[in-house]
Amino acid sequence: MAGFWESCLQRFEQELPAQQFNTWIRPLRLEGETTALENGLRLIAPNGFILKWVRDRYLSRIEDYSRAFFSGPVTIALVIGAGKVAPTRVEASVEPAENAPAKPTASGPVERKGSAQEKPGARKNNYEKSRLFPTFTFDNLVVGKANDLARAAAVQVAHNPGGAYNPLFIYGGAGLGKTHLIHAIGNTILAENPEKVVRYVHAEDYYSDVVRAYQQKSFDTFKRMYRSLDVLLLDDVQFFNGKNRSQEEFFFLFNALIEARKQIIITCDTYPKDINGLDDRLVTRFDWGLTVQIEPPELEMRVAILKKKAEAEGIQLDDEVAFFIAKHLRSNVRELEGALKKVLAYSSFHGRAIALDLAKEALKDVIGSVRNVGIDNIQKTVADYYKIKVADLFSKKRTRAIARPRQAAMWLCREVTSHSFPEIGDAFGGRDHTTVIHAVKTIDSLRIKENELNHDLHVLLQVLKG
Ligand SMILES: Nc1ncnc2c1ncn2[C@@H]1O[C@H](COP(=O)(O)OP(=O)(O)OP(=O)(O)O)[C@@H](O)[C@H]1O
Repeated sequence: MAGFWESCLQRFEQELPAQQFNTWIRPLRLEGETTALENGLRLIAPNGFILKWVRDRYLSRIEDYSRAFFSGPVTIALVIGAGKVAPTRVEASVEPAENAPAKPTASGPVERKGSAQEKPGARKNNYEKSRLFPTFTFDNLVVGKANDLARAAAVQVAHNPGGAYNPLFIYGGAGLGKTHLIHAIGNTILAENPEKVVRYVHAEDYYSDVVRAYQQKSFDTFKRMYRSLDVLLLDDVQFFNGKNRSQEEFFFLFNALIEARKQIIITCDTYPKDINGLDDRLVTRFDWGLTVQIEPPELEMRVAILKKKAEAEGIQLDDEVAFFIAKHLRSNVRELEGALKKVLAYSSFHGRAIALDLAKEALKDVIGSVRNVGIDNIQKTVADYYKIKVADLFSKKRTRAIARPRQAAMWLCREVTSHSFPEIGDAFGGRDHTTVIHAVKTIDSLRIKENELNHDLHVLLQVLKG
């Protein structure tokens, strides 16, 4: 056993960055050989936080090494301290944190791993109180043009909480990774400063806390709890719309935390000034630190995300399949993930390999049957829909009534045909490819904010895809 652990340590030391190795792996100890389990070993973690982290991120690797080392299956138990409790990854219970918001993903609610390794009533450590999802980390966040600024800011804040960027305000459309990013910040802060009190709270839960404090006349406890935080991660602040008491409480909390140089990170679906029903005092404050946007990922990034998600499931996804999925699901990573899950489930249910024809079958409800649609067809459909002439789309007219449908038509050409930017430009009265790129970007960002435009595009897509 000792020989195995020695070799395991060496492998981790070679494979992991020094900081990760020193933080997570070096503190583990192998329990003395005499008490080693039959066909198994016990690893002792100094605390629940390290145990949880190792269990979620490294245990499967230790199991792989052990299988290779012993040429057979070995049971590994992770325990805290002197081996009081022995929850292996398989045995660990998964319980929702108290009041934790059930944040849906395409595949169902995000799993919240609870305090698996402590006896009821035991003192919870900072990690367990944080409500962080251990699986949302910087390591598994794919970076691209759409989020590189937001990620860079997030990394800065994670390494220097309460520093220059306070608050950090992250905004962008639904399912683009805002929640993932703020959990990554929280996880990193706690990993580097286990003594810090970090709390993830969805704006709806903050609202519930305010209501409860009001009903139970327990505002003192409520205030004390929130003001004791070192790092507050507030998700989806647009939910404060019209909730005046919550806004007022949050205004005072915000001032108190910022004054005490405690870090605040906020996410929202729009830019602060565009949030409906939000007190101006808050709007101005949200802009005090740094405001960064996450945009819908471009094609290559969507492909990279799909491959990474598949890899996490132990599957190597072909480029052809990844491009097919990414080409048809453009604006929301959550939907992209859902589509991938559908393909994987379809493949395992039918016992067939994951290939392009299988992906097309599995996703036909999501993306419609893929039929050939020409640029001229798109132009005619768009012109009919907006009640303008097809010739207007080729013309130089720049009035909004013409320019917006023209941009939408260009966007649809990218969406449902495989024509390149220059080809699309040519088909629109010989325009330059940069005009098409600009149109696609404009529509991508407008459709997040403008429900009417988003609705138009949905209808047009339905019509075109048949
Ligand atoms: N760049 C990325 N790399 C890897 N996974 C991503 C990326 N962006 C988003 N995801 C994944 O997409 C899913 C949705 O992301 P998340 O919940 O963070 O979105 P959100 O912006 O908070 O959405 P909402 O506004 O609806 O709350 C998550 O499973 C997340 O891991």
